[in-house]
Amino acid sequence: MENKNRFKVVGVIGAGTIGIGVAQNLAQKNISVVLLDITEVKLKEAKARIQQNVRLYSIYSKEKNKIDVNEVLNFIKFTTNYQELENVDYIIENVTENWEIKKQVYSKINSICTESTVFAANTSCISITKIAHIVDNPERVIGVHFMNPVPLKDSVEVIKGVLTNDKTISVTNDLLSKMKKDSIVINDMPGFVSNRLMTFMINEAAFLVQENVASASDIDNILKNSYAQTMGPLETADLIGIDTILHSMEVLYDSFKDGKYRPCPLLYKMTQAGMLGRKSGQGFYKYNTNF
Ligand SMILES: NC(=O)c1ccc[n+]([C@@H]2O[C@H](COP(=O)([O-])OP(=O)(O)OC[C@H]3O[C@@H](n4cnc5c(N)ncnc54)[C@H](O)[C@@H]3O)[C@@H](O)[C@H]2O)c1
Repeated sequence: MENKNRFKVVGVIGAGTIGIGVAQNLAQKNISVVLLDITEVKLKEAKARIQQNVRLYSIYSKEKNKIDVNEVLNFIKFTTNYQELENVDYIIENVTENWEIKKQVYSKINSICTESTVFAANTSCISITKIAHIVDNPERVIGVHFMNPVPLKDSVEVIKGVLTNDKTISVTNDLLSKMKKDSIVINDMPGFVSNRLMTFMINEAAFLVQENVASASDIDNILKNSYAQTMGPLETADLIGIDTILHSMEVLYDSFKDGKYRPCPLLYKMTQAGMLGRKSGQGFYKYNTNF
């Protein structure tokens, strides 16, 4: 299929923190989306969050035109049925950062989708080459590492697996450009560039809290005031999700077998307590969860 004919419908798997941002961004650019998650409860929550986020986007984005929430939602089909992905020609997978879960999802879409469907993994740390190994035609698997909140971030880290072919890269760049994103194409290595650096810094900041060296807000303020960062590492951790940061550190630790990637025990404690950051209302900071 010619690139210009693609993207009538894009499948987005996983309607969590990042999946809803990807679906919103596509829908705002008039691309139809099939947004899939495992329960109706998750989908209901995703719809409410997208409604709220479109309103926030209208306030914070540089775009002049007002965006109609209902028009955006009309581009999104919410479903728990994998069979709905049968006819999409591009899939962006955003399920939990857990190898066993991802493995099952790729086996499933491999059996449902056509041979030419591109599979883009939005993972924080898992190797794209390892994911590609699960499916037939591994050359159509690529990494697209979006940043949160997706509609407000200008660039996407695109990861070329060992077998990813040029056509897959070109189709991906084409889709990202329709989403008004700049692609930065890099080679595959667990954690890529952004998470190898960012997750590592967040983990070290969590150690500083655990060791009672400084409070979360003091750590964030030192980074913001001294290094001109707009967000501190622990605010960023809350935005990404504490469980996702923990899973990412575990992937780095397992992949490199290097003690410098040891996950901070405080991240385990917070995850076990359900203190997952913004999405649960409490992380290193407290949030209002009404939406
Ligand atoms: N949060 C971020 O800022 C961020 C940024 C870039 C990439 N990522 C990556 O994106 C992926 C998702 O992260 P997240 O933060 O959105 O996590 P999340 O926990 O907020 O959402 C994950 C979603 O996947 C769903 N899910 C689980 N198993 C599924 C299945 N079998 N089929 C369909 N849906 C399923 C869950 O119900 C949940 O809604 C991870 O791989 C993460 O590393 C996250």
